[in-house]
Amino acid sequence: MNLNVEHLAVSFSNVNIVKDVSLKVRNKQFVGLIGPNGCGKSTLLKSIYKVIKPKHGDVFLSDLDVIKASPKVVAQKLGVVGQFNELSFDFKVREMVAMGRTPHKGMLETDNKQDQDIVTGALRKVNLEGHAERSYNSLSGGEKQRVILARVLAQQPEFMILDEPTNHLDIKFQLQILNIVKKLDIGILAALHDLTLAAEYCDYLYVMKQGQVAASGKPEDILTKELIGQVFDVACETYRNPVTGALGFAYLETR
Ligand SMILES: Nc1ncnc2c1ncn2[C@@H]1O[C@H](COP(=O)(O)OP(=O)(O)OP(=O)(O)O)[C@@H](O)[C@H]1O
Repeated sequence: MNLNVEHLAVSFSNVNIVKDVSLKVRNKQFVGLIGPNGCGKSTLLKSIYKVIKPKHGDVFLSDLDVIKASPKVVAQKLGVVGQFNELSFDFKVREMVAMGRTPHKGMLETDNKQDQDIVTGALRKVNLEGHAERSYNSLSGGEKQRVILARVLAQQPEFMILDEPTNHLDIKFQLQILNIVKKLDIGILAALHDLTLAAEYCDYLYVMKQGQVAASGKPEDILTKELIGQVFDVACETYRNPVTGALGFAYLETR
């Protein structure tokens, strides 16, 4: 499933936050969105996944017009791991993950054996089988983040948007989550702050600055010290990691 975003713009109280952004994610591509705090990444993602109504622009998931389609139809295709995962009401972990099945069910239809197996499988994938009966609100930030991913896995989406999915996670679970997502083999659009992880996992990157796309391309082509200096205002040198061969960043001093 492809994502096509055309000329998307979002304003709050007449302040333009996202300014005419166009981007594409081809089928099965892992595309990263990077940029400094406050540049509009979350706002852009929220306007793609229907939480914010854009001022103008189009969002298509293959042939599906996301802005016009009903939330339920969009949720059958699109999974979202957002940035803040607090709940006012408490649910058990298994109940939270089972909510991922909702878009696929009729109004009064209850979960069947297949749904329960999908939920168990999703919990297993994020190493939280042992927490199924725990209350969601009692979990650590990192555990909550993995429950949210499990819920999206149970949803079996054909496209996934992630906003800082590695927030709260220690390095083991950062790698685990990115590996799980990568292996899904579906289109992914993910806002990421860690440039090393973005370079390693993403096939393609969009770099945002002040609500606009400042650069786009393959990580090794665009993540230059000049671009990082311009966009993040940080002096750095790039290098090849001697052990992994991956692109690395040595941050020098803030200017
Ligand atoms: N509902 C809102 N009303 C007014 N301003 C908002 C609203 N939501 C976001 N903003 C502003 O829009 C700008 C972009 O915010 P956004 O959360 O999209 O940035 P971001 O790139 O995701 O930042 P971060 O990396 O810190 O998560 C910020 O200046 C923010 O204060």
